Amino acid sequence: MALLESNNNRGEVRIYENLDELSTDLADYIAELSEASVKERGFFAIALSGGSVISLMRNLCGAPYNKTVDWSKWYIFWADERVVAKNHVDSNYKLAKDHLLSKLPIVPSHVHSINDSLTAEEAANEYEFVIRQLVRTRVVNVSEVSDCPKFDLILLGMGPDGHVASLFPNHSVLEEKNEWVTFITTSPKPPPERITFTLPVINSAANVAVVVTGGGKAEASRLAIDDLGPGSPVLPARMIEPTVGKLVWFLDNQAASKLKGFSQFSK
Ligand SMILES: O=C(O)[C@H](O)[C@@H](O)[C@H](O)[C@H](O)COP(=O)(O)O
Repeated sequence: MALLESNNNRGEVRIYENLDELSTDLADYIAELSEASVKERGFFAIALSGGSVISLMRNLCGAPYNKTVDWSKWYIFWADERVVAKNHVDSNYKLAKDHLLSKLPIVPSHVHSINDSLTAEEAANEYEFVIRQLVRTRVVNVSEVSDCPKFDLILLGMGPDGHVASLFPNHSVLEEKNEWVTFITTSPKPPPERITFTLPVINSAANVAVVVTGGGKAEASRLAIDDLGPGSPVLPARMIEPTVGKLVWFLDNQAASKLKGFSQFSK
């Protein structure tokens, strides 16, 4: 793994030779945050996304984490979810359940998925209500600087267009300032109906990790991380700027290949 110098407040940029190396370090990173959070406040509230990030978390299912992580303190949420039945192949809940949650001793009542019998709007409202209850009891921490929950970790993937969660380029949800969870019905990436955390919630997290792999995302990674000239498009991924939290990028060689300084690192 190499750390790329970043002097523009775009967080820590970790670059890996291959996916195995990335998965190993990602599991370590998550386990360390879990330990620190459980020690400090007794809970670990983590929000997942859909896509490849879930399979890249696979090492958490084996040694040493099966023994060292206090899974009973984990509370699982989704930073975004597709509004489909929970057993549908497009469901982010199903993806996480099949590849991760079913292999970990997480308390079933700590898994907070959306109500799949509602419309997108209703599901977003209800999901926000659920989070508000858990903020009240401090299972989810509360931000000291905004009227938002402070998740211990929000894990995101990024699309080739620079979207994160279900925040797509040029969509009005990028402007949302008041809601914690909102909905869209016109996602350019199918399926069209989704709920998503808003930017204020993502930027209130204690930790945000963005996991990006593959050459098809090299240009979006550059636009999300590097210093840019005037007139460059502002991708949703570039709008991740945790107010007090820490941002870490997990990139493989290919996704990092267009970053300034990458050629120096790859020699
Ligand atoms: O449900 C979703 O579609 C997402 O949460 C989305 O934001 C995803 O994380 C990215 O599109 C990256 O997906 P890949 O890593 O599979 O490209």
